[in-house]
Amino acid sequence: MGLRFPVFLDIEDKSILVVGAGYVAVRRIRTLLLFGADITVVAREVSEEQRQEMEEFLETGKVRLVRKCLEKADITQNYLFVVCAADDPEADRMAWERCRELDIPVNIASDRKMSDFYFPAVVTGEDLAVGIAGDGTDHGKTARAAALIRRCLARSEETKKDKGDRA
Ligand SMILES: C[C@@]1(CC(=O)O)C2=NC(=C\c3[nH]c(c(CCC(=O)O)c3CC(=O)O)Cc3[nH]c(c(CC(=O)O)c3CCC(=O)O)/C=C3\N/C(=C\2)[C@@H](CCC(=O)O)[C@]3(C)CC(=O)O)/[C@H]1CCC(=O)O
Ligand SMILES: NC(=O)c1ccc[n+]([C@@H]2O[C@H](COP(=O)([O-])OP(=O)(O)OC[C@H]3O[C@@H](n4cnc5c(N)ncnc54)[C@H](O)[C@@H]3O)[C@@H](O)[C@H]2O)c1
Repeated sequence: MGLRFPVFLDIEDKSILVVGAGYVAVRRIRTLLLFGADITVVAREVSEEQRQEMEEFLETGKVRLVRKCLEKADITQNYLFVVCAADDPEADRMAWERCRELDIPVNIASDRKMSDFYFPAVVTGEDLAVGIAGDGTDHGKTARAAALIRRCLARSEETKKDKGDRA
């Protein structure tokens, strides 16, 4: 599988559906919120470890939680795209099929072949958004590249601040 073309979408105030409220879903909601999306979360449960962060998400007013098992009818034309991180092959299959029917791009966290788009590692800073994705085979490599870029941007911001302080 080859590399994919990075698209920088305007998702501010756009409706996005996230299925699941576990570790992966919450990490992705955190990223989507950086860009001002309106997020609906459909999840059977919110696990103990994710509960506090989910509460914080809800307080932003940009996230709505619907506690239920995913049903076909939950996925409507209203959504710009769908991210499914449910750890349930049945939910994955349902999300994928419904998105095909409606022609909505879908990302399935458990299966890159079912993903119309990859969810990138994202680094922000200095009025930049950097999105990183590999060919989908080495997620650790992508995470390490993101960490490296994060450090570079932080260093460059520190240098700027030092110069500003001295001026
Ligand atoms: C970038 C990042 C963004 C994010 O997730 O936010 C991301 N994966 C991250 C981490 C990570 N992923 C996995 C682990 C567990 C350990 C391991 O296996 O390494 C960890 C580590 C962790 O979770 O800490 C397992 C895994 N990942 C995928 C599959 C299914 C498959 O390969 O088919 C499986 C097996 C699941 C299973 O076995 O059930 C698929 C995808 N993961 C992608 C993105 C997309 C391509 C991007 C790319 O590869 O460049 C792609 C193709 C599709 C998609 O999901 O969009 C984030 C790092 C960012 C950061 O840390 O900053
Ligand atoms: N792409 C990646 O970066 C990556 C990394 C690690 C794991 N994964 C994969 O991502 C998926 C999620 O992993 P996790 O560790 O966050 O799992 P998790 O078990 O912590 O969370 C799953 C969430 O989905 C909800 N859920 C389960 N079935 C549902 C259904 N039918 N309808 C609605 N909600 C449902 C659960 O209640 C829970 O909130 C798994 O398939 C895992 O293999 C992907």
